[in-house]
Amino acid sequence: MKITEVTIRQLSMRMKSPFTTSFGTVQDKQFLILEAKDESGLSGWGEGVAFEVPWYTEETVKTSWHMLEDFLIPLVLNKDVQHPDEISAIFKVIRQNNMAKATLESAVWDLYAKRTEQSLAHALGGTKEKIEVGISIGIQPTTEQLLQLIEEHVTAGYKRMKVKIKPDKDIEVIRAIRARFPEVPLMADANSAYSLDDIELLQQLDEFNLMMIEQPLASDDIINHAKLQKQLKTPICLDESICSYEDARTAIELGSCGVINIKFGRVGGLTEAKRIHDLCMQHGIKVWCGGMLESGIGRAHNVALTTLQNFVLPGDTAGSNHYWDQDIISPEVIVEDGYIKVPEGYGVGYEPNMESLEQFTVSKKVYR
Ligand SMILES: O=C(O)CCC(=O)C1=CC=C[C@@H](O)[C@@H]1C(=O)O
Ligand SMILES: [Mg+2]
Repeated sequence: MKITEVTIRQLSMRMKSPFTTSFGTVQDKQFLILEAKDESGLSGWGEGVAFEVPWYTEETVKTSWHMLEDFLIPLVLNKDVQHPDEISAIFKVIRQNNMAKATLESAVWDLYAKRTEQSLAHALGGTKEKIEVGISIGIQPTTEQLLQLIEEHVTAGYKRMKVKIKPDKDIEVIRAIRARFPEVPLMADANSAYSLDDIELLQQLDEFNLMMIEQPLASDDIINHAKLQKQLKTPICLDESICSYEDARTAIELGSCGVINIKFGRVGGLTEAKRIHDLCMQHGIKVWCGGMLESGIGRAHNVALTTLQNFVLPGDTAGSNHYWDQDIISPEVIVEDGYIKVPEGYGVGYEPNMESLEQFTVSKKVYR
């Protein structure tokens, strides 16, 4: 397989509603879509998940485009590649910049699956024909508005609710949710808003039967997560702390978490995501597929990844219609009663909608 042409598009898409976390709010989402073409003209597609602002990791849309243009595309263009696993090996000479790497690597995975006439799910070793999904709800102006959204999503059939917490918007919010929804599968994502000084406060969350508390402490604080986990009944789930197989191995060895949220963009691509999935399976650590407010291209890759056996917990892959009035794939990703049917077509199994793709494109460059 030889990638003979790469096209990077920057898209601007307005989300149906703003998404607020302890770091800020996004509604006009800027992101990259990458198309990798082989010598036969077949295309594989990937999505860049870096935000415009470096609050989730150090990467941004601009750093991703720079890394792809100046380093990553030149390492792959017109090179003979037998299997997409080779891409992450080729990229080892470049430090970090995982989201930029995953943008190109995932497109090569999609292209490889199309060339070998199989679904991406099958190429990754996935076995499921449908996947269970949950939904992630950003911070709401009032608790009542949050409860109304939870009601809507429970009625829509989503299999678990994820809410954001931060100091002064934690215990009472979870208490109000439990008062209204005593049984709903529920988790809280803190996006590193706490420290070990908050142990007593975080222990209060143990009374609410949460599935997990996601990323309570700083992303580089795997040791203190191990100290905190020993003091909590509720499993800790790590997200921002796990950027590689080695991070996962360290967290598992130290007992820093009981669950890991895998986002292939955060760890540098689908090959590394598979390695982390397999390691977690060996050690009895459950995983689920996180989201980065993706359009349909990234969403499609997440569906394929979630077909792997140890993705045993519902992830954040909600339907296209939760985020967008018009997605850039057809068909769109549809959630029915909390399930997504895994497409059987080759590659990601969803076709780019070229009309809407061009409509949302704000800049574009072709590399040969
Ligand atoms: O894509 C989705 O719907 C999940 C969005 C989501 O919860 C997150 C996206 C990006 C950073 C965080 O705010 C949060 C997460 O940590 O998982
Ligand atoms: Mg998270």
